[in-house]
Amino acid sequence: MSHDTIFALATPPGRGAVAVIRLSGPQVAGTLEALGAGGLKPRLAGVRTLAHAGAALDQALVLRFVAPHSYTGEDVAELHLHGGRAVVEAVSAALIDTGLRPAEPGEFTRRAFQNGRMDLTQAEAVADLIDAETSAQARQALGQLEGALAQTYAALRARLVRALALVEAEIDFPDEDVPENLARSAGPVLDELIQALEAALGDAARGERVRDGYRVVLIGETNAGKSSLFNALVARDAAIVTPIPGTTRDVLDAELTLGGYRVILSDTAGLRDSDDAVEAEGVRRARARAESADLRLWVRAPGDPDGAAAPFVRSGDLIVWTKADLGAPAGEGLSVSAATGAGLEALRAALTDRVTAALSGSDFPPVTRARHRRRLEAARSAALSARHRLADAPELAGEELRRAGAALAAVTGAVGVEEILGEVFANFCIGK
Ligand SMILES: Nc1nc2c(c(=O)[nH]1)N(C=O)[C@@H](CNc1ccc(C(=O)N[C@@H](CCC(=O)O)C(=O)O)cc1)CN2
Ligand SMILES: Nc1nc2c(ncn2[C@@H]2O[C@H](COP(=O)(O)OP(=O)(O)OP(=O)(O)O)[C@@H](O)[C@H]2O)c(=O)[nH]1
Ligand SMILES: [Mg+2]
Repeated sequence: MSHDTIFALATPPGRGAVAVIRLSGPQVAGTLEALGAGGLKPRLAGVRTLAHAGAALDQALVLRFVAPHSYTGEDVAELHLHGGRAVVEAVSAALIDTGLRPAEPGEFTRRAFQNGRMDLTQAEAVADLIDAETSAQARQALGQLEGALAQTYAALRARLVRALALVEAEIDFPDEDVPENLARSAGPVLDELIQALEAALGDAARGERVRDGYRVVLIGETNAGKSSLFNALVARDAAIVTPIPGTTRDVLDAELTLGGYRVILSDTAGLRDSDDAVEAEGVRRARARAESADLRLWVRAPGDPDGAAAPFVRSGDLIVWTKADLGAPAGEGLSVSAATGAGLEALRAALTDRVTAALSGSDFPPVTRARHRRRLEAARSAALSARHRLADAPELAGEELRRAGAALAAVTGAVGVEEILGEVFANFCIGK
């Protein structure tokens, strides 16, 4: 671990009322002293005129934290400056002159992790909380920061350790009828573990959807009114609308917040066979999106044939009859008019119900990123192999269980850290 002392602007760049520069590392106390902000009691803010090379830089509010009682676990200081570009520039230059270096993205949190202040799921939660734009994203990230995900994986690992202990006991102290004993004692514990892993994977989508967005796609015949409805729902003129069938080609995404959840709404090409290569590619993309979305809105105008979209519609999807101003719906479903706005609020409410039903839950989700899901899948497949080998090859079963344990431990960063660190901290912002 490096002994560099790092600094970064913790507040957004640009002009602001106050700008905070954060410092972390062994040189913090000396640096404060050198800038004229020495002698501060830990965790007690003081106002100091910062100066360097004979020039006053700012009248700042300064805070200092002493290792290990800080965010990073190292000596930390915060310089709360007047938020002008020149002030921040001058103080940054003085810090570099004093021997500090600018922090890499995520480096403060990386140090917090490496100093045992938090596990990897909590470090991820810090990034998620900063990126949160909806209340559900923020709530989930805060739960994760407070250890909800770490607890889930600790419980799974405890189960696994119990199963492994039984398997190893049988290997170390074999009776005359080893296979039967094993199947009797370790089998049920292992079955429970597999069940817990299956349950976690069965509920894996929810947390990822809260974080990344619930994906809703508009599908239907050409000219059904998908793009008009898309524009009406996102309340801006995002998609091209014309009376010409086959107007939309690319998939167009826009974000909405419904019931506090992030929703990604996609407009797509009307589904029809076409000799035009561009349109055919658009239709291929529309179908692919229809397959992978969490919810499909089948957009239909009165008089539309019902052939092309029907194969993609699943139970729970919504049928939306458009152009209500022109004629009555020909079947079951909601009825809207993009032209008059009729029915849009009811559609919005129906969508909100679907999203809320799909994403809300009383338990904290067992997965909030693909990284967690992949490790859970690896743990499940290793645990299943262990189960199959339990009777005839207990040593191999033990090995598979250790593999499963490593997969779970990688989620919190208890093992296999080096290869994961880059992935976890790659998307952090500077100053965190
Ligand atoms: N000004 C400021 N606000 C901030 C942060 C910060 O670094 N600076 N944070 C940064 O993300 C978050 C708060 N997180 C923090 C977590 C732990 C400690 C800390 O000093 N922990 C010590 C003391 C605990 C205590 O006072 O009880 C410790 O755990 O030993 C500081 C901030 C959000 N707000
Ligand atoms: N009267 C009326 N016309 C509508 C309504 N919605 C769409 N239209 C018209 O129907 C035509 C097709 O609308 P679009 O929204 O482009 O239809 P689309 O489903 O996106 O069509 P493609 O992109 O070709 O698949 C346009 O002329 C729209 O103005 C509506 O609610 N009422
Ligand atoms: Mg369109």
